[in-house]
Amino acid sequence: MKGSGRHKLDQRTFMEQVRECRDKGYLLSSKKIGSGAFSKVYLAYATHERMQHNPKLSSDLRGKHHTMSNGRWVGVRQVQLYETYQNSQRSYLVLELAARGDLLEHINNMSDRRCCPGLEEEEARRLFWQLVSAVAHCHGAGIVHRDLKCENILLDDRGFLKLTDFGFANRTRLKDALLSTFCGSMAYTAPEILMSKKYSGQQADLWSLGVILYAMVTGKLPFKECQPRRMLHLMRRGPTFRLGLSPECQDLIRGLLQLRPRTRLGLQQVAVHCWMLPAAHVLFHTVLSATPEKWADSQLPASPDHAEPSADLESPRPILQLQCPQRQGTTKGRTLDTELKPPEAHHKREVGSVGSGLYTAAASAGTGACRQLLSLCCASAIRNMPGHYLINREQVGRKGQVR
Ligand SMILES: Nc1ncnc2c1ncn2[C@@H]1O[C@H](COP(=O)(O)OP(=O)(O)OP(=O)(O)O)[C@@H](O)[C@H]1O
Repeated sequence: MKGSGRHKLDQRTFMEQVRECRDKGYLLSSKKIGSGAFSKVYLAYATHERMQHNPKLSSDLRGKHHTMSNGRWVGVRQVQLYETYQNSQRSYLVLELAARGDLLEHINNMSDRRCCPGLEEEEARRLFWQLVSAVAHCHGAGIVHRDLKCENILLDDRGFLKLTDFGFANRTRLKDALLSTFCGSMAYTAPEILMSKKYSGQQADLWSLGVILYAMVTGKLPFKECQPRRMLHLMRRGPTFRLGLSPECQDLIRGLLQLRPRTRLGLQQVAVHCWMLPAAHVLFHTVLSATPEKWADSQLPASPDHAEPSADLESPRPILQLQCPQRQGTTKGRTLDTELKPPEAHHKREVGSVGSGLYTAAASAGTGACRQLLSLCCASAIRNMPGHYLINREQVGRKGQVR
């Protein structure tokens, strides 16, 4: 289809979506927050009528604060799913807004700000600690994620981490049950899965944690190849580190990126690893001595770039509207995604106006049901601006470079 034809179609599709959302009580904005292989993600607002029908949504939007219950951080775990609806064309998921976007984007932003790839170790530690506790929570409940990657880790308005996209998650009754489905994104995939062996979902998640930590502190992916065989070759050689990275951090990453699943560090060992201990210390003291708000304010850097839109209590409250066109086939067995996705012209965080032409990436049509309740669609934050580090969805740093 030619450019102008596609443009008109996209506009029409978007207007349909606006109507469909309005009928359900949500005002869809043109602000596209992200997109993935199977979805487009937009900012949306809940009307008063909608909030009256959904007390949970209403109370969350009114008091968007993290609270503690029984000494555990609420909100560290996963993005709240409020509602799903669908028609013959497409499916929608209404999710809590993670106002600071995904971890990939955060690493990019911080790399820009610091003029140095990756996060400072201290910040990486704090985030990684949250991630480890989120994954521990899932594993403790018998759930393995199987698609842990920077794009599936979101940050809320206070910098708290949220785990999303449980599309490949699996519930295993037996701790040591072995799985065989290929899942996830190649750059984060454990070697045993690439070798098509039966694998433990928990141990595969641990490998992905190692990749994510490496990405956090170096701004790159440890292994990047399009072909599984070459990828395995790199994995056997092991990760290489930038100068200046602390030996403790290197040790932790190596402990997670062990080829043999059984020799990988377990979550308990990660939690008491010497690189992690300062985070545990901070958490322990803040749990004992501070309110969550106080802790959040004092520990987390303000991020003016991602300030949540303000709205008084009587106005419609911003939430996230997720559109999830049908996945082809089942939610399992996603095909290997080794190709680099072409970067979008810009990572669109601007607000366009209806008909302005910003809707070219509106949700594509599809039929069928959305994914299971916790399988939140996830997409990447791809930026390609001169002078910015480009960390692509499948690779952090291309061909060993940061941009
Ligand atoms: N609740 C949210 N709050 C803020 N941003 C979000 C939220 N959910 C998703 N996003 C953004 O949209 C992107 C795409 O969402 P998502 O990963 O669910 O799509 P997907 O189609 O499942 O992606 P994938 O290609 O991994 O299958 C995320 O990487 C993130 O940048």
